[in-house]
Amino acid sequence: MSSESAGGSGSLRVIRRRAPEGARHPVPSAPDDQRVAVVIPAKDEAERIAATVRAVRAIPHVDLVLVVDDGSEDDTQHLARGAGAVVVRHSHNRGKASAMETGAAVVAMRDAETGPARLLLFVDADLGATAVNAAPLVPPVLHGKADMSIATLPKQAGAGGRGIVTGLARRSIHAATGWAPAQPLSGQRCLTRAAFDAATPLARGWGVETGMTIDVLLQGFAVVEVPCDLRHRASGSDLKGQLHRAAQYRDVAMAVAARRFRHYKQKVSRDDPGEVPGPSGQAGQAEPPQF
Ligand SMILES: O=c1ccn([C@@H]2O[C@H](COP(=O)(O)OP(=O)(O)O[C@H]3O[C@H](CO)[C@@H](O)[C@H](O)[C@H]3O)[C@@H](O)[C@H]2O)c(=O)[nH]1
Ligand SMILES: O=C(O)[C@H](O)COP(=O)(O)O
Repeated sequence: MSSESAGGSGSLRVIRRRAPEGARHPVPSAPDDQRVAVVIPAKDEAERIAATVRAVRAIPHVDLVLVVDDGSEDDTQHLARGAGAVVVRHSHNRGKASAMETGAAVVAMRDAETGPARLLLFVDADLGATAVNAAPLVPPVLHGKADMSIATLPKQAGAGGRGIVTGLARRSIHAATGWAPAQPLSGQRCLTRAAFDAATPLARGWGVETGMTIDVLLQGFAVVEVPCDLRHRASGSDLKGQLHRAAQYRDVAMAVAARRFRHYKQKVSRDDPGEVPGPSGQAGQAEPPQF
């Protein structure tokens, strides 16, 4: 595990695990040509989606705003389209991670055949006008200082959590990678296509951010947390909020368990390469995860 300062991004700390042999990730060669697609997973977000779409359209380098309507029962899709987004829709609700996968797949279809794939900027639908403040996530990735940037948000009005889910996610990421993020659940993230692919298939539902951070770091990509002045609809301490946290806890735990199991299988294959050959015949070269 090492860290460096992200040039052009103040004193941000870039986290990079020692990369597995052969895993060197090239930086974009021509930042001026690099375009960014904003992907917004949205379930019943009629109240805020138009403001969010309008705000992200103002972020430099963004040439595509894609809303994935995840089976909403309200007017989310029409409001998003009216605000200038491209909209695709799940006919029924599949969860946030699935909406992100759909969004990334649609962006890939629209990427130019030649030239760099767009950077993916994932933004929640409930940020409203503050969504423009996700802009600082782009430069560290655009300039190759990091492969994934994650927003850290200021304290949110009305937030009623006790840090239980956040603590589970942070401890689990730390156990797997040696790095403890300040806000492990933050879904506002900018990634290169290569970093996104490293995290696919995504962990389900609310486990997506925890799984993504572990997967990306374990494959030698660099990550940075960037403070962004974003406001979202925080979960309160009422029954609805606590039920939501129970679902988040379940999904984070499942994402971590799946990665532990994968690590166990890789360890078995490393210990006995004759039995289960590694993918490239170079088993044992990667730094083993710690969990
Ligand atoms: O089935 C769903 C549920 C939600 N969403 C969208 O996902 C985003 C995040 O949902 P939200 O209800 O705002 O969740 P929070 O608990 O506020 O989310 C925090 O925690 C999540 C991880 O548990 C992260 O994904 C979020 O980025 C982070 O803000 C929003 O755009 C939703 O519309 C879907 O696309 N499908
Ligand atoms: O309210 C929150 O921040 C999330 O729902 C996570 O809950 P937590 O407070 O248990 O980490």
